[in-house]
Amino acid sequence: MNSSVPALKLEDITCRFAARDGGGAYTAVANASLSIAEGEFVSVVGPTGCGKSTLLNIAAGLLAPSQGSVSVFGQPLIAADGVNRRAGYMFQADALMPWRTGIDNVIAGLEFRGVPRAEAVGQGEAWLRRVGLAGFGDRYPHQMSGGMRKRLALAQTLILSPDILLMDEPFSALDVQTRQLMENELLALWAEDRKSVLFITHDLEEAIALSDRVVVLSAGPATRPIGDFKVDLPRPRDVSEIRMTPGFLALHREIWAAMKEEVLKAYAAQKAA
Ligand SMILES: Nc1ncnc2c1ncn2[C@@H]1O[C@H](COP(=O)(O)OP(=O)(O)OP(=O)(O)O)[C@@H](O)[C@H]1O
Repeated sequence: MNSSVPALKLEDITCRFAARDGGGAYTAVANASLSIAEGEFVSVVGPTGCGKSTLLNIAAGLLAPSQGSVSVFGQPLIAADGVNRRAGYMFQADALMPWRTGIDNVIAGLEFRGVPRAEAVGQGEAWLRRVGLAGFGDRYPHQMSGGMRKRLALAQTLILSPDILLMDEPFSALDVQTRQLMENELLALWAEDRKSVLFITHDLEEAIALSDRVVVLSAGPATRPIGDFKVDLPRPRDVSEIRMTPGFLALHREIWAAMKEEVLKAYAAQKAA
């Protein structure tokens, strides 16, 4: 594979939505470009409602941009042709099926692909072990804690070996301690085979702790990247410890300076609405 070809490239993306009040179109994203190298972990941060999920949905092929193009390992992604098949997804709300046990949730994607059940279960058990859920395969999602369900969702996504991981605030519903545990687990799994990751969050600390690069979006409407920061902190990282280091704090100060005005703008617009 040619490593100079980005895993994911969004070029000059504009996305307009029909206004909800029946008025003119709302331009959520305007002329936004973003590129993720093979094996790179990139977080996109921005104020509430700025268009983070919109960009991720465009990268996933779930939403067609009004203008601009997306390419995946150099191949154009045409949203009308379906989802980005090189990518796996994790959203804020997990996509677990409540009527399936843990193991049956983990292997659902393999079964849809036609992998024989015995083989799928073998792989599924291995993934349950990797995410710390060995022995919990016969439990249903409602019998698991929030953190366990997130682990299950991670296994469900990673078992399909996607080349790109698209994650939209996957841990935001968790309490702080569980969240940090999950962030560390994600980093440990990522370090094993270095997928390309696009991670959406409104939490700057989470973004810096996890990523190789943090991209800051402007407040909407017409959101676009206004800053691109390399995170040169050593790996492996412990997300709760790295937050105390001088390098982290300096980066946080620098990125927050770029973000603060946009967050205040978004807050003022929300109050006025
Ligand atoms: N289908 C749609 N129709 C109309 N407007 C939409 C649609 N989807 C998103 N929007 C608007 O586009 C803007 C960007 O939304 P988006 O969900 O991408 O933001 P976000 O940064 O992910 O938000 P949050 O921080 O709250 O998760 C918002 O103003 C939203 O109301």
